[in-house]
Amino acid sequence: MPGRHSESLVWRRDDWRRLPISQQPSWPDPAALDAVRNRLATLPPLTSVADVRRLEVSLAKAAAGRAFLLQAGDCAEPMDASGTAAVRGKNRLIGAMAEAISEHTGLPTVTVGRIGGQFAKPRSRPTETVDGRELPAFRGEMVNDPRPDARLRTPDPHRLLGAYRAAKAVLNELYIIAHETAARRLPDAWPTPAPTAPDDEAAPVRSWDGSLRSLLGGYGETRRDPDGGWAHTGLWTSHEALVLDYEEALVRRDPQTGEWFLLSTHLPWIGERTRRLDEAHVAFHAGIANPVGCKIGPTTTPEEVVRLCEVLNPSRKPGRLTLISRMGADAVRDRLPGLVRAVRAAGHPVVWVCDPMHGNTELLPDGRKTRRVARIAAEIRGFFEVLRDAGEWPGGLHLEVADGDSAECLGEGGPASAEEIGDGYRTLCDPRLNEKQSITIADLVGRLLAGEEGGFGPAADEAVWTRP
Ligand SMILES: O=C[C@H](O)[C@H](O)COP(=O)(O)O
Ligand SMILES: C=C(OP(=O)(O)O)C(=O)O
Ligand SMILES: [Mn+2]
Repeated sequence: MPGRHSESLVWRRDDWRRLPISQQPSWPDPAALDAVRNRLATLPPLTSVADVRRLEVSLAKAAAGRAFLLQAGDCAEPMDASGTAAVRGKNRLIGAMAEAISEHTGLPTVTVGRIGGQFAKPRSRPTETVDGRELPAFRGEMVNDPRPDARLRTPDPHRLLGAYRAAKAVLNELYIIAHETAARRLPDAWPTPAPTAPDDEAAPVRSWDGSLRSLLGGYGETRRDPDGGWAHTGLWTSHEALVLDYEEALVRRDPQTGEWFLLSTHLPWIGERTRRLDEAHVAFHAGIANPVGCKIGPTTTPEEVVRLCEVLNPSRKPGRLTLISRMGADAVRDRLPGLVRAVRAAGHPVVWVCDPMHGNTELLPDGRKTRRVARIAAEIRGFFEVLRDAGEWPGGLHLEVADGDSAECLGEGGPASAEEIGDGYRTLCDPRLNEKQSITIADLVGRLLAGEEGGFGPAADEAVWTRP
């Protein structure tokens, strides 16, 4: 397989087209798809090489135990104006969680949203049944419409351009928030920028110019305030790089070095359903120079995880590879230790991240999905124990969260049972922790990292987590 440092083979951004691929939409009109791909390839990149490299430096700190990664946001991000309107709330919630974690650890928390492109979903089944009718499954707003209507569920390639525009609006919003954050710190020196006009598709995303960069310093990490507390600075973006027709069009070359960067996002990741070594997604991510994530679920073998490390990070660069364990609360203590030992024995530097959401999904009687905070906490505890026993730093946490009082996950600040969910169930795909639940989990993680009471101690605090 072509890797980015292979001597005999040169990686090309369309190499993936010759390989088996999973979870792609069946686009009904190939000519329309080609026109959209060609258009996307002419549009300005959404992120910059300099920023992608800055995030990799932060992730290298997380790999080395000098920082902690918090990656969080929607399961499926909406592409309409509600997505842009939600950016502030997400920034505030993830920022509050990051500050809480840093207060415990005394270390910077690297802050990454599932944001600005999290528009495509892999699914367990190609169809779903709604009111007795079988429909194509919702695959994210980049692909089709969530409303239960067969026509709207047909994949539409024009949605790829909608995804680009929506991502740009989100990035512009993050830029304005960063300006405002700087203005609050330096009120005399820092004017707030005028709002952007995001509907001009061909306009570049607002640039993070040199002066903003130097004033913000460690953007995307919590920073120590003069009073000794920790302050959030802003979010980097990440998404599952799933629909490769979209992603390929946003691969751009760094003129300085000749490296290829995926400039649809800062941190792309490979999902659990598309991480096979001989398939398209791994080959695609092997060739881009961004830091990349890869989900690993309970069927992953030690041999597979070491091969993933070799293919995705052949030069063993710290910060390049983040492994996101999503085993489930019952499997994590059994499945993860062998993988951690194998990666350690092979000498690969990775950021070990816990996703306690995707292995703990349950179906409610009405067919909707939920997750119990108690199970989420149990997987986090298992993950920390495994990493501690292996002598490795638990480098991060990957969550699905929503600010406010949504009612999608059960217990600890949310509905105690399915009957109490009411109209607070709003997610487009998987159930997210609400604001209270998110802060509770951030606090738990901070205590575990700090080895405080309720942390690593034996049988420390099962009582804190009462099952609903
Ligand atoms: O978010 C992840 C996946 O898209 C999701 O968990 C799959 O869910 P499904 O089993 O309902 O298809
Ligand atoms: C699809 C997702 O997860 P996984 O690939 O781990 O199932 C997700 O993160 O929404
Ligand atoms: Mn999900």
